[in-house]
Amino acid sequence: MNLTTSPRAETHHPESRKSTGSPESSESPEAALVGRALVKTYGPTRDEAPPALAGVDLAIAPGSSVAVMGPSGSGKTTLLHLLAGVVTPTSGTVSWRGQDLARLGDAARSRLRRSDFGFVFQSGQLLPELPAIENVALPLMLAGTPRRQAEVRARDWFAPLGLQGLERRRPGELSGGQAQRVAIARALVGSPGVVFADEPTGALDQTTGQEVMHLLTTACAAQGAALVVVTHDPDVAGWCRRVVRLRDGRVESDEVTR
Ligand SMILES: Nc1ncnc2c1ncn2[C@@H]1O[C@H](COP(=O)(O)OP(=O)(O)OP(=O)(O)O)[C@@H](O)[C@H]1O
Repeated sequence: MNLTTSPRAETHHPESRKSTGSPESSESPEAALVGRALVKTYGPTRDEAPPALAGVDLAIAPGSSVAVMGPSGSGKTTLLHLLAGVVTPTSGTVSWRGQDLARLGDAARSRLRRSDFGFVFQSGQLLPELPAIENVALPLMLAGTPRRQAEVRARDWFAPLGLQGLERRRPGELSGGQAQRVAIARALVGSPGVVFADEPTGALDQTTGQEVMHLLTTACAAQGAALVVVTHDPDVAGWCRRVVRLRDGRVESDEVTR
C-alpha cells in the first residue's frame, strides 16, 4: 500500500462533486453508526442553557466520508463526541452496528472506542515522550496486543504515509504535517470501523493540510473505515463525499456532493 504517490485519490476528488440529494441520509438501512434525536445540554443549569445539540438525526454508512460543517458553536464537536461515545447525550440514542452505546457500561464503551473507532485531532494528541512508532503502537497495546507485535503492525504504516525513517523520532522532532501523519497511523492501526477527525488540518498550512487530507481519506478508503471530519474549511470538506451543515444545534443541510 502506498498512499503517497497519487496526488488525490480518485474516490475523493474534491473537484468532481456536483450531484445533490441524500442517499446516505439519516434513515439509510446500511448505516453502521446511527444517531437519533440527539440532544445535548451542558452543565448544571441545563433548563436555561440553549442545547448544544437540539435534535439531530444522522446515519453514517460503512466506509463513507462525511464532513460536519457549521459556524462556531453550532454543535459540530459535540455531535462528533456523541457519535464517538465520548460524551453521553441528554436524550436520544447512538447505535454502532446495532448496539446502543448508552446500554454499554463505561468500561465496555471505552473498549469499544479503542477497538472500533480511531481519532485524529487538530494537534497535540501524540504523547511527547514516546517515539513515533510507540505512539502508533499504543492503541494496540492498550487493547492487549504484545508490544513487539504491536510495533510490527505499527511499522507497516510508516512507508505508506511517507514516514519511513522517522519511527524513532519523538513528536517534538517532527513537523506538523509529519505529526498529523503519525496521528493518522495511530487512528488506523487498529483497523477501526470509523475514524473521527476534529479539525485535523487546523494547525497546518494549506498545502500540508491538503496532503494530510489526501492521506487520511485514502487510508480510510483502503481500510474500509468511515470518516467523520469536523471542519470549518471548505477545502477539507471537499475531500468528503457528504457534507452535513449544522446551525444552532440542528442539521441545516445534508448533501451528498458526488
Ligand atoms: N464542555 C462544555 N461545557 C459547557 N458548554 C459546552 C461544552 N462544550 C461545548 N459547549 C457549548 O456547546 C455549544 C456547541 O459547542 P461545540 O464545541 O459543539 O461547537 P462547534 O460547532 O464545534 O464550535 P467550534 O467550531 O467553535 O469548535 C457551544 O455553545 C459551546 O459553548
